[in-house]
Amino acid sequence: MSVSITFNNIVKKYGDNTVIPSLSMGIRQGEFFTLLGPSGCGKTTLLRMIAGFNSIEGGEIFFNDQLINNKPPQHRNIGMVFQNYAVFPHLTVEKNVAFGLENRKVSKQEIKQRVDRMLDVVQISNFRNRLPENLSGGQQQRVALARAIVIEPDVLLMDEPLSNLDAKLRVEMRNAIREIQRKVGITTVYVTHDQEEAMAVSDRIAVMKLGEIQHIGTPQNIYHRPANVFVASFIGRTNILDRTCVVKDGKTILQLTDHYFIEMDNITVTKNDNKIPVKVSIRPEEFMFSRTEEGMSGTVISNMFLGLNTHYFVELETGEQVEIIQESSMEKILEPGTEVKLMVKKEKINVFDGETEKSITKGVINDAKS
Ligand SMILES: Nc1ncnc2c1ncn2[C@@H]1O[C@H](COP(=O)(O)OP(=O)(O)OP(=O)(O)O)[C@@H](O)[C@H]1O
Repeated sequence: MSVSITFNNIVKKYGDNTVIPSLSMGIRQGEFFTLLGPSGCGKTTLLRMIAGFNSIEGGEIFFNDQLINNKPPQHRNIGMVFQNYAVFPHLTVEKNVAFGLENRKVSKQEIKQRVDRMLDVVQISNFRNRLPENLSGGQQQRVALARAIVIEPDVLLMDEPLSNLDAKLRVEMRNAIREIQRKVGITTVYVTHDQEEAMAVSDRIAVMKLGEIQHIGTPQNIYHRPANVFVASFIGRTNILDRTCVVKDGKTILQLTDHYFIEMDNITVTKNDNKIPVKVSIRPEEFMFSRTEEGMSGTVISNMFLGLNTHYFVELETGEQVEIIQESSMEKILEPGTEVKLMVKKEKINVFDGETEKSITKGVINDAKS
């Protein structure tokens, strides 16, 4: 039975060092939920608290409506997969997968049925009699996954399970993991620092920084309407520019350069002063090269043709450099030194308060509890 997980004001300290000051969030039953953030932000710490391997210095963790703070790890019915596979080297694939069931004193006949089914689900039936040393990294990770899921855990925890695999296999395995999770429907908490991987597999992502949740949302919410400048910069690539919004006659005008203004009807301005410092995030793919005189003036600094896309760096009239990604076409690539005009649609721009760096753009969906 898959469960929901609720954190209420969770605190984690290592000695005097508080690494999670107070964290509240809810993970839904059956959901693929990813903890994403830079090294040291507390992802593994949080996962270990769910598993019961870390003490909890404050707050409460619930599985459904059951408080589990003091429940020992072995009674939490959790499946785990780590980056170093942790399969038993001396046991065959089949024996590895059967291990947890044998420990639970499941009948021989049932073990056979469940192991067979699981080997099918993760597509390693053909290797059932092999020892792990005769499997590739991806195949070993499938064994680890099968072994974690076969016990029918309430929660599946995965900590950077793909980081030991090469790039191609990582993509293949992340698709497999997603598919298998959908099939079995176990509440899954996944830890990664790879934002692309997080977007590929997750129902929702929690972006963390220094033990605090910055934004919880679907990959699309987080990418298109990030809650703050940190989230905008951490997920995907973006250009952050310091700018000013001018509020005049009930209209809010974003001044992108001295000559290029955009009237923004999708931002919320609470201050009364008529000039507001803001930070603006524009993703590289959202710039358009204008064919008219309208737009921000700039000069191409460099180009790089990458097949599907072409990357440019352009120096704006303000002296700032922006990164631009265009879908490649048969047209000639713009050479360094070319004068260009850049435009961007207002709905593609995210605007943040200049001081707090929190979004003031309408349409931010953030399930983080404050
Ligand atoms: N056993 C420990 N004793 C003391 N400090 C610890 C311990 N484990 C982790 N920390 C500290 O807690 C903070 C969070 O660490 P954690 O491993 O949870 O981060 P993470 O986001 O998983 O990082 P990474 O992506 O590098 O694995 C870090 O500052 C780390 O140094």
